[in-house]
Amino acid sequence: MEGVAEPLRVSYMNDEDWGERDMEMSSRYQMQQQKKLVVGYALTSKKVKSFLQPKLERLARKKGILFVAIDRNKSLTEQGPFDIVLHKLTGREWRQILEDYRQKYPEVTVLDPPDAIQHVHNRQSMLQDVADLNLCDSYGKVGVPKQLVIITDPSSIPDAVKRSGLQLPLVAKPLVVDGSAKSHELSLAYDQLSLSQLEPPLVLQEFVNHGGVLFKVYIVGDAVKVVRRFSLPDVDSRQLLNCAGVIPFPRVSNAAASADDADLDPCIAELPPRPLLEKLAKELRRRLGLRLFNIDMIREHGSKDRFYVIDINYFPARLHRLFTIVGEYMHESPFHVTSHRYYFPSYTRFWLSYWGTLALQKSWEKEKYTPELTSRDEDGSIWLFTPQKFDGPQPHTVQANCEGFADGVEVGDELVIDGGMASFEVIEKVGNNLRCKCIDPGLLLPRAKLTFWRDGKRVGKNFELPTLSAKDWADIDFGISEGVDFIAVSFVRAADDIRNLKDYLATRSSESIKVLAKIESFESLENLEEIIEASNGIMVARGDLGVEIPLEQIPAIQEKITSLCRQLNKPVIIASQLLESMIEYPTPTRAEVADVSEAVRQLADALMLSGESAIGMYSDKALGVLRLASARMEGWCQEERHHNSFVPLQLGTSLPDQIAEQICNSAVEIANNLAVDAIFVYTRYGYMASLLSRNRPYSPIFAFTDIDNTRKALNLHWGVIPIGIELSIDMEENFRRSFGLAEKRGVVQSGDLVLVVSDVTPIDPTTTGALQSLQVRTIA
Ligand SMILES: Nc1ncnc2c1ncn2[C@@H]1O[C@H](COP(=O)(O)OP(=O)(O)O)[C@@H](O)[C@H]1O
Ligand SMILES: C=C(OP(=O)(O)O)C(=O)O
Repeated sequence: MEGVAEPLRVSYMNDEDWGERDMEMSSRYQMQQQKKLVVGYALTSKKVKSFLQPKLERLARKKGILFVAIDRNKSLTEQGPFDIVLHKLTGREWRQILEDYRQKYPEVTVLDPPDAIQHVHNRQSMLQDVADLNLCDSYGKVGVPKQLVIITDPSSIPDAVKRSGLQLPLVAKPLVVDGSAKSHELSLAYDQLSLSQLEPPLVLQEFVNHGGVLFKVYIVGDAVKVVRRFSLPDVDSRQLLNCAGVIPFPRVSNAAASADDADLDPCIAELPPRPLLEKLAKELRRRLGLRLFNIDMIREHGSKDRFYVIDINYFPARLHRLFTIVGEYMHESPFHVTSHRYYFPSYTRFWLSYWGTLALQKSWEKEKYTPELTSRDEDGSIWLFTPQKFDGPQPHTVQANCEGFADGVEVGDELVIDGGMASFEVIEKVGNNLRCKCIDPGLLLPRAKLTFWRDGKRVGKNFELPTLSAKDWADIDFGISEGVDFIAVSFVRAADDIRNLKDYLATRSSESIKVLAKIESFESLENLEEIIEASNGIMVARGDLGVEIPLEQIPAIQEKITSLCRQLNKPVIIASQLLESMIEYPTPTRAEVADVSEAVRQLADALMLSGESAIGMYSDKALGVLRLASARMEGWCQEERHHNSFVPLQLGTSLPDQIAEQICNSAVEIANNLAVDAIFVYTRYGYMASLLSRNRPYSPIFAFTDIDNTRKALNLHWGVIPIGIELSIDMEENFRRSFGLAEKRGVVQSGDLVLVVSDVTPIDPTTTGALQSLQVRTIA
């Protein structure tokens, strides 16, 4: 897994080296040369000339990236499909076109989103995030120069500057950066009076002496590159005394020469510390919502670690020199459809945030059982666990925040913290209080979960809480109003929990919101089959499951759930702690990679990151690692199956609709025997596509549907690439459209063999009818 262990890509490079060095593609990237990526671009002719140079287009083609010019006057839908839309155009009309397109095709990535770009079109709001971030650690401090915004009335400027306490000289910059030459006309003001000559709206910024060198920090996804450029020279006090007026200066930042090879004072030339840049890049990416941008940073002359950000640009000039990174980012980032379904495209992150929210509500209930003290306990020490409230920490006392936390508990029971972080034996019970002896020292963290055990079985009445609390229902309503696609229910105990929610959703929303059951308790395991049957999918929520049942049982339980889900034709997500260490570290442990690989080997439909992407330091990288590790393992498994000749992944005929099931089982057998290049399925409600996926064929399944909801739901199924098209009852028309589309995307080509399964039943999703058919076609 050498690719996984690659260090984080913060590079310090000679400006002029980029082109050549970038040509040497990383081995990881080469290995990932897979599918074609169609990038529609909408750029000014100047930008096309500077960015899309012939050399770059050639390189892109080699990397499977096809650039297609977008005609602004035609509909984007007609010109697509695109995997990515790359643009640097302004104007309200264009913004609206893009927003509409994003709404309609959430799976297409727009680099960058119009609202995020708007933010950096204003020099005040652009720097606000840096100011709010107020980054300060042992590596340095990053701020913005003191500044003042003047909207109208130039005559008021001298007074306003005086009142604000800004120190001369000041850099005057037009407030709005709209790509026009005028918005880059800057000037240096040496005295206060002359400031009234300026034309608002503008930003007046203190000039920071920085030794005439600035650092251009390029941020592409989670990669960061930095180079030095010459900048404005320092202004000394003598100059300040002798100069007056407002002196325009040319646009230096883009035109300035590289200072990488210059013979500079090392204190000036020293690049900003890597950890500081990483942190800044990560935070700004999140706060700004941009993925292709650069920041201009200067170091206060004379200081070692005092930095200022003075400018932020999206899709900056000279990006073509970073093309390997850009190309890699386009291929790697979680936004485009691939044949592997072991990670979520970015729009499903949206669902995930709701899952997170809904899951949290249960955690909120569970908090009633949690201590609020962090401490290291000691072997043999005696502790009091009590629901009584007290302020501040008390020695050897843990506050559980639910009165009845000890109901049903007896002397001799074992109290386990957070599934094994520490253990105690209950030695005395007085009312609601428990005195416990520490038998396995460890860590007590705030909000830890407490469970009680007797003879290897859970005791206590945790399960008296309703599956969905009042707050959960309120949040479900919120989810409906926001148009969520999935709702995952925590601590499901029985199929009725799911049915009740489905009934409720049916009355509240015309969209078919899918309900997933999170398997994370004993009760859910006892009723597993009926819960799976009632749900639209299952999540193996290993975090809580590991607290509720003995840890060592998790691997077997995971395998059992995964296999049963496949048998019952329901997608299964393996969640939590897959790459837990990446919350803090840029590489995973080898054991975590093995865990990911095992879930892939078990043929799970999806893997889900939690803390790694929600609060982790390396969220994008964690997703990249997850994708790479799962793709590698999936490839290996497929090869193994090929080598050992075809051993069908046996499934019993277990579903109510035996005809559809048989058609799909046979279809996959044929597809595997013929080694077809792809399986195409035309499906309204996704049923046939799910049945094909259930057989885990060798070839990717392209599912063509005319229902948005189906398209989104199919994303969760193993190996399915859902594509929205208009379906006709004329099958030849469907073939023509879908083959054309797939060819355009580069997923099939002339001569390819395709197995075609059709199920365009107009009315009932589960009935089989005369329209079901199976054909083998060769792409003309
Ligand atoms: N506050 C500042 N202190 C020192 N130099 C500055 C400051 N602001 C801008 N500059 C100089 O002016 C150049 C252009 O400023 P910038 O804000 O990047 O404008 P633009 O977006 O038009 O390029 C910078 O590259 C830097 O050399
Ligand atoms: C996914 C899980 O649920 P939560 O969101 O509550 O962490 C889990 O427990 O593994």
